[in-house]
Amino acid sequence: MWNLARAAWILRQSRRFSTIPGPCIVHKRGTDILHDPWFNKDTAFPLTERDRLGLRGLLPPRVISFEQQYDRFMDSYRSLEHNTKGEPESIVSLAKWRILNRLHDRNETLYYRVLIDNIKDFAPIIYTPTVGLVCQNYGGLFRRPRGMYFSAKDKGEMMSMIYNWPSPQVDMIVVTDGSRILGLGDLGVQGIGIPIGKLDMYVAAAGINPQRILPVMLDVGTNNQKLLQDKLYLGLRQPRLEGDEYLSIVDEFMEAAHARWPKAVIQFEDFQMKWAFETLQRYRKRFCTFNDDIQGTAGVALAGLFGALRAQGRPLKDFVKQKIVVVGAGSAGIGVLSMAKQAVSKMIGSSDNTEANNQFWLLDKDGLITKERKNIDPAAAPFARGFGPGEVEGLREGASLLEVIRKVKPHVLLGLSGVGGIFDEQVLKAMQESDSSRPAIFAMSNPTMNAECTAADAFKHAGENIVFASGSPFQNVSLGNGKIGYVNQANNMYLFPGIGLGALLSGARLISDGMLQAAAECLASYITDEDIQKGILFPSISSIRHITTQVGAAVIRAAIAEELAEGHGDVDLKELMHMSEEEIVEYVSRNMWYPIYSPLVHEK
Ligand SMILES: NC(=O)C1=CN([C@@H]2O[C@H](COP(=O)(O)OP(=O)(O)OC[C@H]3O[C@@H](n4cnc5c(N)ncnc54)[C@H](O)[C@@H]3O)[C@@H](O)[C@H]2O)C=CC1
Ligand SMILES: CC(=O)C(=O)O
Ligand SMILES: [Mg+2]
Repeated sequence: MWNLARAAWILRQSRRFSTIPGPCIVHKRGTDILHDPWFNKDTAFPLTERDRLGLRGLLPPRVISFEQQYDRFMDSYRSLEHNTKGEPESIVSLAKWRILNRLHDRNETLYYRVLIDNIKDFAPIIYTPTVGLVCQNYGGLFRRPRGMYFSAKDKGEMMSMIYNWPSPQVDMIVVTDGSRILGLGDLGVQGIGIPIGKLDMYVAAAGINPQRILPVMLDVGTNNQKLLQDKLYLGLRQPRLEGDEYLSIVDEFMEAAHARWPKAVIQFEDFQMKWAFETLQRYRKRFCTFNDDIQGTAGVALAGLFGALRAQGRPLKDFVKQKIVVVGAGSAGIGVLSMAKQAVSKMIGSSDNTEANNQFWLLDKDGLITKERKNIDPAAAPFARGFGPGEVEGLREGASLLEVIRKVKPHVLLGLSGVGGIFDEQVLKAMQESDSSRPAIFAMSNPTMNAECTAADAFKHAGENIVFASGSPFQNVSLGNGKIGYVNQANNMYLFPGIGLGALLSGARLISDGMLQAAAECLASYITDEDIQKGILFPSISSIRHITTQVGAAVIRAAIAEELAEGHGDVDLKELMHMSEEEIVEYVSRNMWYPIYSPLVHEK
């Protein structure tokens, strides 16, 4: 019986996921198709299709293959690189972003193929750090809109506006209010670049069909005076809404999106801390949603912390003894500590908060956070240090980072402050006195200029035996005598695509802590001992699709185990529950979209 069921399953899978591209229905003809990047193939339209779709005569007669188009684009990209050698980095990066963006606006299939194949080179352009520069210069760079914009002026209209989006199906939404874009602060409507970049990563890493992604900007105003006075600023010229007025806009958007696409996963991105926590609590039980800065970052950092422990040659249970100093008590820093605390509680089998917090020190712009802190943020309060027995002596409220490092001698120094260079020479040198044989320094703030230190400085001042990770990419550091200081990119891009994909394909009603933990553990176990010994904590971004497949499968398994899964498409819960671990991995990878030209069939 089991074998029969299995055979039927395999047969259905092979039908469902045939590798021959199925036809794609298109409701337009002629130039409308050429101007639609979802369907456009440029010079690659075969002659038969040109006839069928009214394209004959609208293109030069010779048909060029996909591979030729690909090579042509890569040639122009390489010549751009060559021709801009020696120019300032920001000029070169923006030129690269422009050429990629132009391709995106013309032909998405080709764009996503070059992105997937060259993700290591292109991620720093479409994602951090260049995406930060793009957001800062959005007014000047704007040519074509991408995604949807819901502003405070649209109150009461969103339920109908959502139907203006041309795609009948949306699987993945990334939404921001632009209030904390990377470490660059309030960029108002210009923050739309972040959902766009994150969703490009979803397509590249998780294989979400680009016709089913939706970047969203909630424009509730900006408190950035410079932007309010900027002639080119494209957002509402008003201060940010606050309180209930603000929440009513987010509520309305959430209801509208859910009404049209009840199964879509909604990722919150780059909201200032107060709204990041508030919206997470408000929506996480009602919608399939997560906050990437709080939860995705936490998972990646935890995986990195486990890796740092392995690099010291210590077993996982010793995690409870790792002394961790976190600089930055915002959504990301507190998210990391909350997840680390959960991990410690699980290991010591205790729900006693004090015990689980014992190894953490948290600093913000006013220094070490202790129980003496006046007007302490409720989110930071659980991590405030006391002064009783068992505490490191001589540490006062507001102690500086240097004082904390010198007294605590932490195993890990982790920055999520958004302040570039805050791990200065003195701080890094103080890490040489760490109690760890292999101290970890994570400068996780983005973009590059906001990193707490550079990779070169970390290895130079803290010593060659450190393990290092940064949020934006740095080159590996040559330490002389052929030795390399490996640079890891501790960025939530390693997890959010798998979290979103796993949630989507499980059909989970919501995204639980268990699903997020499963994602983090999967990433942590991905790296081999051999790599860990070298100081490599995260896999190369070149294998991001493979990583995302594994993470997505881990998330699905957790959703099934927690009875949150409901199935996806024509795979119902029963079928999901009968899948083996391998079959779940197979299910994930077969559901990933891959850019190839599908035959287009016109339908009125
Ligand atoms: N690598 C990654 O995957 C991620 C990196 N980040 C980065 O983390 C940074 C912070 O993000 P959020 O926590 O959301 O921002 P946030 O604005 O909520 O928090 C920033 C925190 O840093 C503190 N801070 C500011 N100046 C400081 C100083 N001189 N010394 C110590 N602390 C200081 C603030 O008091 C605040 O607690 C950003 O640069 C962001 O790009 C955020 C999410 C993911
Ligand atoms: C990576 C990311 O999500 C951030 O810097 O906000
Ligand atoms: Mg973010």
